[in-house]
Amino acid sequence: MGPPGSGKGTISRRIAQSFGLQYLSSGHYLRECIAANTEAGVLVKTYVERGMLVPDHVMTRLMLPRLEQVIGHSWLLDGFPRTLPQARELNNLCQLDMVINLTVPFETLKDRLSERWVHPASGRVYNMGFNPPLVEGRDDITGEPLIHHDDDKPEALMARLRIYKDVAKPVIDFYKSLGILHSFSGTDTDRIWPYINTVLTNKMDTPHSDARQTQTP
Ligand SMILES: Nc1nc2c(ncn2[C@@H]2O[C@H](COP(=O)(O)OP(=O)(O)O)[C@@H](O)[C@H]2O)c(=O)[nH]1
Ligand SMILES: Nc1ncnc2c1ncn2[C@@H]1O[C@H](COP(=O)(O)OP(=O)(O)O)[C@@H](O)[C@H]1O
Repeated sequence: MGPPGSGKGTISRRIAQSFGLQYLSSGHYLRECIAANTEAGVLVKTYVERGMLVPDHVMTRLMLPRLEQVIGHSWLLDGFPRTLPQARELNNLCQLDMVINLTVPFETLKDRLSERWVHPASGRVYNMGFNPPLVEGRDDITGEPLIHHDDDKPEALMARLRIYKDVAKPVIDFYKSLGILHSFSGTDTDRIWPYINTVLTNKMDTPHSDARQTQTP
């Protein structure tokens, strides 16, 4: 969990790499769906480009079959669920071990997203200050061009942040009530990361221990 720009993608990739988890990103699947230009893709595009949430039934139809494909593996979800109905649907399918919630100040989000560049095929993200590509405007691995998402432009960003505030609270409360929410606050991913790493390492060492509310100092 975390508002747009809070570092979900960046941190998810670190987690997936460090702990060998399958990584499933809702934003990536949505963009794939848009690029395929199917009927669903055309519908999804109207929401994403306005910074609005895609309807719950469309999201669950997109994400749940992908989760079923990785059952038996350990996995990490990024960007799903975002609403309480999505969280409930997911809970009907499987029991989560841990939910990570990132809290980052608004000014930081705005600055980061104005400089976010993405490689659409892989979902790799760059930032001109934080993790610039080796060659400006090009993906490090493939050399293909990077793009700036329409939904990162200031007008769409404001709408996305407003929506996030309204819909995230019940989801956060839901996971708090299940005792699996861990919150981390800060302005720098590199400073938040060691705390997340420690909590996950402890969790992996003691898979049956109770999850606790965790706050970065
Ligand atoms: N300056 C700065 N940029 C960061 C930091 N962490 C992530 N970013 C960049 O901020 C942007 C948003 O991060 P991302 O992981 O895509 O966030 P998400 O929208 O929550 O998935 C990307 O361009 C990242 O490269 C950080 O600590 N400092
Ligand atoms: N679980 C979801 N439910 C509804 N819409 C979603 C969901 N995940 C992603 N989206 C849509 O895709 C857009 C991009 O999502 P994402 O790539 O996760 O970026 P960010 O974290 O920057 O919002 C969102 O603004 C929203 O329109």
